[in-house]
Amino acid sequence: MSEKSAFQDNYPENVAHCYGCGRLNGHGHQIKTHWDGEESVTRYRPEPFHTAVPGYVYGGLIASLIDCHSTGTAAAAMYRAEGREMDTQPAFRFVTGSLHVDYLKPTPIAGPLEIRGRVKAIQGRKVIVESWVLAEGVVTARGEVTAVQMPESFFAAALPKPGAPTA
Ligand SMILES: CCCCCCCCCCCC(=O)SCCNC(=O)CCNC(=O)[C@H](O)C(C)(C)COP(=O)(O)OP(=O)(O)OC[C@H]1O[C@@H](n2cnc3c(N)ncnc32)[C@H](O)[C@@H]1OP(=O)(O)O
Repeated sequence: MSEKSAFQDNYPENVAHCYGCGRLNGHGHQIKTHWDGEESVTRYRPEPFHTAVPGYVYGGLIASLIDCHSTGTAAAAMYRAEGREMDTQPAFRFVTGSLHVDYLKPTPIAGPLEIRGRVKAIQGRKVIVESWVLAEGVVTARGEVTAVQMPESFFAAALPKPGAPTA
């Protein structure tokens, strides 16, 4: 992985469609996350249609940003822990086991948001990440995600059943 490529640029194709972070989802947020020392950082500019109360960001978007920032950080941390680049095999694939968000202040919709994260623990197949959202340098939300390595059965369950309609 080059220093310039984002975590999400290295996701294998079969986990690159996520609404929050998949580079292959044209309708999604397509967040991009990088290391900044021991912290991870994502920058995101909300659109006017991400409004909750006029002037402020919808909480669901904030939860989504914390979610995908944190799962991306979890994946990158597992590679780091093993001394591997993110584009090497076998890939670590994570899903959200739990997502907790505290909304501390209204988040202004004008201007970019910064989401930062830090790994609290790597415990077997799960990684606990704490993340926070900053607007103009002020923390407006804090979250914690338990990301769990995806079992192979996750893919099997997602496959269409033989004969089932595809659309
Ligand atoms: C480069 C590639 C990048 C790839 C990165 C890709 C990023 C994609 C981001 C997607 C973000 C999403 O929206 S994902 C979509 C939303 N999430 C989902 O749909 C997940 C649905 N849930 C599940 O499929 C399942 O419950 C799992 C996979 C989360 C866990 O099932 P499992 O694998 O059978 O779990 P199990 O063996 O019992 O537990 C493993 C460990 O995780 C813990 N654990 C299990 N569930 C939870 C939970 N809800 N909250 C806390 N902790 C939990 C257990 O206590 C255990 O810890 P211990 O006893 O070992 O200590």
